[in-house]
Amino acid sequence: MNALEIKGLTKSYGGFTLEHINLVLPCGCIMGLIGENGAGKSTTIRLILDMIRGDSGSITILGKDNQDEMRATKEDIGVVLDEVGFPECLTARQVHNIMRNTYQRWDENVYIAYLNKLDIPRDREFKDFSRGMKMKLGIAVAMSHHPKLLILDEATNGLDPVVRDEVLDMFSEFTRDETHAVLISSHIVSDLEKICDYIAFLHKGKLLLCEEKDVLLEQYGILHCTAEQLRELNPAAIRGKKESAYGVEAIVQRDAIPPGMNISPVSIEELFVFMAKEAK
Ligand SMILES: Nc1ncnc2c1ncn2[C@@H]1O[C@H](COP(=O)(O)OP(=O)(O)OP(=O)(O)O)[C@@H](O)[C@H]1O
Repeated sequence: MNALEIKGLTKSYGGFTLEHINLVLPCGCIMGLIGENGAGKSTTIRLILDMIRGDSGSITILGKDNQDEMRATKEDIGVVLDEVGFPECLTARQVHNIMRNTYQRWDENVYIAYLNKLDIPRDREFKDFSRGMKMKLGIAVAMSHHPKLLILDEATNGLDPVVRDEVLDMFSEFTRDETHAVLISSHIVSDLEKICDYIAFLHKGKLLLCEEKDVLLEQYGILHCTAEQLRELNPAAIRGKKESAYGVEAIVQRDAIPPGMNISPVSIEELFVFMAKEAK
C-alpha cells in the first residue's frame, strides 16, 4: 500500500506555481523533500494536509482522498510544521490533557516515554520553551497517537546535532513498521541523506526528480574533466556543471560516460545544488 500518492497537483499563487506534481511514497519508507527557499515544500505539505486547496490534481493518503476523508485520515497522521504552536500558558502535562480528548488513539505512556527520551520539561509553560524544546514537544505529540504517516516540515530545525541524531533515529525506527511512512522536508540535506529511502527535489515549483536515494547515488557521479572533454559528451548525460580555473566538475549519469574518465561519488546535497543551478 502507498502512504501517499500525489497526481497532477497544481497550485498557483500570484507569482508562483506548484506545477503538476506527481509522487508516490510507499509504506515502510521515508521520503525527503528538498528544495531551495520558496521552492514549494510547505505549499505541497499544506495541500497534502488540506490546509489549502489545489487548483487541480489529487492526493490520496493511506488509500483515502485527502479532501473527502480528511477527518478520518487525521487520526493516522502525525504532523510537525516549521512553527510548533501550542497555547503559551500550557505545560507539556496540560498538552496531554488536550490531546487525549483530540485523538482516539492518544497513548499517555508513549507520550511520557517521548518526554523522557527528549528531555522535555513537564511543568514549564510553553512560552518559556526554547525553539528546540518547542520542536521536541511537537515531535513528541505527533508521535504519541499511533499515527501511520508522519508529515514533518522542517521539524528538525533548531535542534542541536545530538538531539537531531536521536530524532532521526526515532523516524527511522518508526518506519521499521511496514505500515508506517514519513514525509520530511529539511534544508539539512545530510540528515535526509542519512535516513531517507526516497528523495524528491523541488525547484521553483517543479519536481526535478523523485527517486530512490540508492538509485540516485548509484546512477550519478561527479565527473572531473576539462571543458573540451565535457563538450564531447552526450548533453543528456549531464545534469549540472561547475567550472573553475582547475577544470570542470559535472554531475553525470555514470552509464552514459565513456570508461576510464575520472568520476567520483556524489552526495545528495551536491546532486541537488548542481541540478538546481542548472535548472535556473
Ligand atoms: N498564501 C500565499 N499567498 C501567496 N503566495 C504564497 C502563499 N504561500 C506561499 N506563497 C508563495 O509560494 C512560494 C512557495 O512557498 P513555500 O512556503 O511553499 O516554499 P518552501 O519551499 O517551503 O520555502 P522555505 O524553504 O523558504 O520554507 C513562495 O514564492 C511563496 O511566496
